[in-house]
Amino acid sequence: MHHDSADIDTDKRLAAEAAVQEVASGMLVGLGTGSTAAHAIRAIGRLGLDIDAVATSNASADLARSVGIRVRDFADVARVDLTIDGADEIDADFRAIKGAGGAMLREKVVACASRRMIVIADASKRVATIGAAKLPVEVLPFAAAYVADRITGLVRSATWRGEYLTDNGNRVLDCVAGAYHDWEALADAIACIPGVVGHGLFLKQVDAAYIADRGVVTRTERAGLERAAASR
Ligand SMILES: O=C(CO)[C@H](O)[C@H](O)COP(=O)(O)O
Repeated sequence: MHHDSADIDTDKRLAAEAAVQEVASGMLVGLGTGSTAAHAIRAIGRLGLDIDAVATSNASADLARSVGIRVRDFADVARVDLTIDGADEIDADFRAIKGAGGAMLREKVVACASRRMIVIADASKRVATIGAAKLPVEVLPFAAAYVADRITGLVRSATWRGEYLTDNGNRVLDCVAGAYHDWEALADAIACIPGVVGHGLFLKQVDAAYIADRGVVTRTERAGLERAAASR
């Protein structure tokens, strides 16, 4: 059956609306970045709860404030209760690739600071094994040529995202890893190149996923629990 972009956007919204049911008054909530996370931010705004939030991008901070959410400066925050964010790919072992929107470094920091991190997505993001999506690496501009040369030995391809700069003022190398056998080793090898400030491999941070497939949202937990959370 034909599944067009309007249906995909509906699925993004349904996954977001199911996940925000976990938000409760008094929480400090981490807000993700991208079109799916934007649905969650608008849905949290509609809940009208008494919460504080931190944002993973300037765009998400602006959107959150525009829907009435109190946004704190993450520089003053050490721990977050719950973060809800999108992903470019997620597999059955809760490994994810993030960063098509360029926010992967702040997303990683906020995810690591969070007691619980939920990925929300339409079913096109669910994959048997990660690696086909662009794996973005955030690079200190000073180290651009050096990092590109080192990364080339680790991945199939690495292409600069044009003149694009992240919210942190850094450049992005979009890499293709392909079917990799040891993601932990790749993540470590990328992270320890001097001049790399972040990358979009999220191997341990995701606790749960809400995935919407043609109107049906399924929640899966890293612990293995699964149930249908909502339906259209
Ligand atoms: O990691 C991200 C931004 O850095 C996004 O969460 C990811 O790219 C998914 O975006 P979308 O919900 O628009 O498909």
